[in-house]
Amino acid sequence: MLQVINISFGYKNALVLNNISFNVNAGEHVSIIGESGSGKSTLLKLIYGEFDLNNGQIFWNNIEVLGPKYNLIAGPEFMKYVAQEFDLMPYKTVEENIGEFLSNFYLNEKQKRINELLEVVELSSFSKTKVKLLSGGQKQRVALARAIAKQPEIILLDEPFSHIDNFKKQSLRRNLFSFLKNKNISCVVATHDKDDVLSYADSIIALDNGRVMAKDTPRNLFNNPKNSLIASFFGEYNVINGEIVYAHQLKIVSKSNLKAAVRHSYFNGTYYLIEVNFKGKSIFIENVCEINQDDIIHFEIFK
Ligand SMILES: Nc1ncnc2c1ncn2[C@@H]1O[C@H](COP(=O)(O)OP(=O)(O)OP(=O)(O)O)[C@@H](O)[C@H]1O
Repeated sequence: MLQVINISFGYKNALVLNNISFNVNAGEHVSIIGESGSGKSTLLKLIYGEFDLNNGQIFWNNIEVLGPKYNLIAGPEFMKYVAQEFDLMPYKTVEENIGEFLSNFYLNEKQKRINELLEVVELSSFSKTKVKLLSGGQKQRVALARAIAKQPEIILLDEPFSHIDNFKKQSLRRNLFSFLKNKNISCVVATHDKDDVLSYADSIIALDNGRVMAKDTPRNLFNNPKNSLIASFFGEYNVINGEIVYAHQLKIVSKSNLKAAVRHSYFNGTYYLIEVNFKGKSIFIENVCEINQDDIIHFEIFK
């Protein structure tokens, strides 16, 4: 189990993280969310031992993770970290990069393992390609495969699919996160993307102003967003009479007390997002079809 106990840290004087505590069990998947600059990457780097803490302690089981004051090289053996910048060997092939840390003692086993990892990240056809010839997204996939090659006990992922196109993202997410679950590898994922979270995370930690603002399951946070910051992570939302209401919780009806004029209809694939002027403020409503500008509509809240 990972234990983060009352940690505080600042790069200079101001604290970026202030008194953060949480645990991650073996095999648990925890997502870290928060606005840009809220300290998600910093938190992962601290867990990896890249910096010395101002206060607090971090343990994996009974082993304390210590910073550079006490350790020449960051990153204990049982932990892997995939940063936003990938640390690959550009002049070596994809399979050489993935297999770098695997033992050469049983070459057949090593090749089997590399093939399995190439399948997880869907790069089998690039196995002999030099990494410098790959796109950003392909490099990110090599970095992920390399990190899981030796089956760490815990993996820290910073925006793991940020360079990967939508065609590949869905299947890659499924492959990677089910690989980690099947092998009982804990993971802590910093992300901006709700699709990395909703189907996969066991719990979410939301950071705000250097503190843990919320910690709960995706379902509870989605169903009861306690503030705008959390609601905005999950999708389009409104504040109506002080209450947070997602766009999909509003319905256009033939008659109601809530009346508004249409400003714009945005095509969104399976629905239209209708922007209406309600008491001088924009409100967003999901609807099956487009509505003309300036039409008057009525809507209701269905929660
Ligand atoms: N090496 C550094 N030296 C000084 N300040 C830093 C350094 N790295 C990050 N910061 C500052 O620490 C704060 C937190 O940054 P961090 O990268 O952890 O945020 P984040 O939540 O991961 O952001 P993003 O979502 O944009 O990646 C920011 O104010 C940032 O400017």
